[in-house]
Amino acid sequence: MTRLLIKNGTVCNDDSMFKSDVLVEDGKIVNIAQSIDPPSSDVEIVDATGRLVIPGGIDPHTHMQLPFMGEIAKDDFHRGTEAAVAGGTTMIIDFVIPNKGESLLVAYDRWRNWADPKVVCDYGLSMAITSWSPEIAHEMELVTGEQYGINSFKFFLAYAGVFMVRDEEFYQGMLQCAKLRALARVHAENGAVIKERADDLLQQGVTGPEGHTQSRPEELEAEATFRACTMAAQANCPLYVVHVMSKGAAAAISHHRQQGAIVFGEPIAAGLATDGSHYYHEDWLHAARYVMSPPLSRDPSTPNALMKLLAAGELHLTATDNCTFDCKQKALGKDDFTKIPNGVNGVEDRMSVVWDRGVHQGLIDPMKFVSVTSTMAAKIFNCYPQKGRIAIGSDADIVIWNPNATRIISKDTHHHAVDFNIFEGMEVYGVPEITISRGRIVWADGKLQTEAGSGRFIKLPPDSQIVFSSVDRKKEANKPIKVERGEGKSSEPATSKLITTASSDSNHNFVKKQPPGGASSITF
Ligand SMILES: NC(=O)NCCC(=O)O
Ligand SMILES: [Zn+2]
Ligand SMILES: [Zn+2]
Repeated sequence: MTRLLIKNGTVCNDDSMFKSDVLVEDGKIVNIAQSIDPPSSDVEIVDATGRLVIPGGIDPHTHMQLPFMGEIAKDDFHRGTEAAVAGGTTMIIDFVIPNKGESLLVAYDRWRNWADPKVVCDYGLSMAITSWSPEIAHEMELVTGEQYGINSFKFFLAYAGVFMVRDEEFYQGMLQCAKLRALARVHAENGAVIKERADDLLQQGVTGPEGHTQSRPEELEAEATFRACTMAAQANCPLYVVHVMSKGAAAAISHHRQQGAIVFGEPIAAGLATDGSHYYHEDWLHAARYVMSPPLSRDPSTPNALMKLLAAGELHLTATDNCTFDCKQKALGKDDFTKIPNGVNGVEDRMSVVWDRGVHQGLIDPMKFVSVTSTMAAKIFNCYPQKGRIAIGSDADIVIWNPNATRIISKDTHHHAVDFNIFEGMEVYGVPEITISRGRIVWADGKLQTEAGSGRFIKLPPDSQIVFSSVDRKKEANKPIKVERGEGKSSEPATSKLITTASSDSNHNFVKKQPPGGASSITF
């Protein structure tokens, strides 16, 4: 039996902080108490004096070794998860992305075969829906079963001709998600308009990375986010917006939440710590390194604004969208920005970046930090409290976190498989000194102690409480209205059955008519 005793630390969960010792046996937390004596002589003691003892980070959005834009992302499941644990993340949720028309089951097997022998920490999978047919709907049902462990599906509203789905496909997909009690996730950008704009910019001679951001203005992210939220509400389907990069997209989410919609918003490390000014850098390669979609915001106040929205609960958890391409791969778009492989690093630096920009700046407290880096992901993806909590019975995915130490982020010291880092040179507060993955120390003293294939695949069951608990009541409240018009009934004109309410708009004291059960939320 492997045993670890963490002494003298401050346990920090999303809802409480307290000084305590923590005993780990065979990958699980078995005791939490003010003072625990070593239960045997073979127990390894970890001194956590002056440190926080936090649940390992969960990154719910990565793309390890993704085949994309003719290339394969450099961080594979081995290097990518090594980078993760070096940064204090002990679980990733990656995406199975089938080719258009491909069987979900075939794509699922491919991803499991890539990941299982390589991962050094636990992982789960989400699945993209890139085309629509009755077979795909059926396979969605299969993969949400116990055998496969998928509980979320992602729809791309961008990447025309590659991953993008049409609105009606997205809507059908969300109806199926709602039926299966699986979470719909969306990459929200207006892919059709982006394509037009990109062609136009290229024709005008704008071929560099500055064309990438100009072809994808924030309005196109905001529009698609608003549309996705609107359609999800129509389908009575909870929605999770991945990589929220702009204030406009965040405002769309906030607006729909105020209407009672179930929407979650995920900013990423890149968007919380960098901005789109890099796209205008005079060194082509420098600019190309930051190419991702949606692009980093050109508004320099956006990173801080996104952090404030996390603090306010308007956005809910952080991820990275880790999808790394090296300089050689980025250079494939030298003459045409649409050919620069999209994606940036983040999985190693997210925890420090969020601590530094969030806790160290005084915007969030350590408990909120745990919430947005770990616990919310565990709750949304339905593996809580197995993951995302320091509690008896939980998996021993634990990080010994030094809140006062700093480190300088650099390509020379990172564990990614790429030759640059978008956070190069940033000095950040908050350092993961020891990372424990299911009871094994995998990172300590600045060194990895990992074993390929030692991570486990975590099956994620549907019907997460935090996602689905109000869905049935919403469905009941919005059930269709049928007007009985049987023979012999008096036939009053339909208009006389309208309910009349005073407008809430005090400037216009008019009366609006609403159909029974279907009041408009649009006011003028
Ligand atoms: N984000 C990005 O640019 N690359 C990865 C694929 C995606 O998530 O859109
Ligand atoms: Zn995306
Ligand atoms: Zn992504």
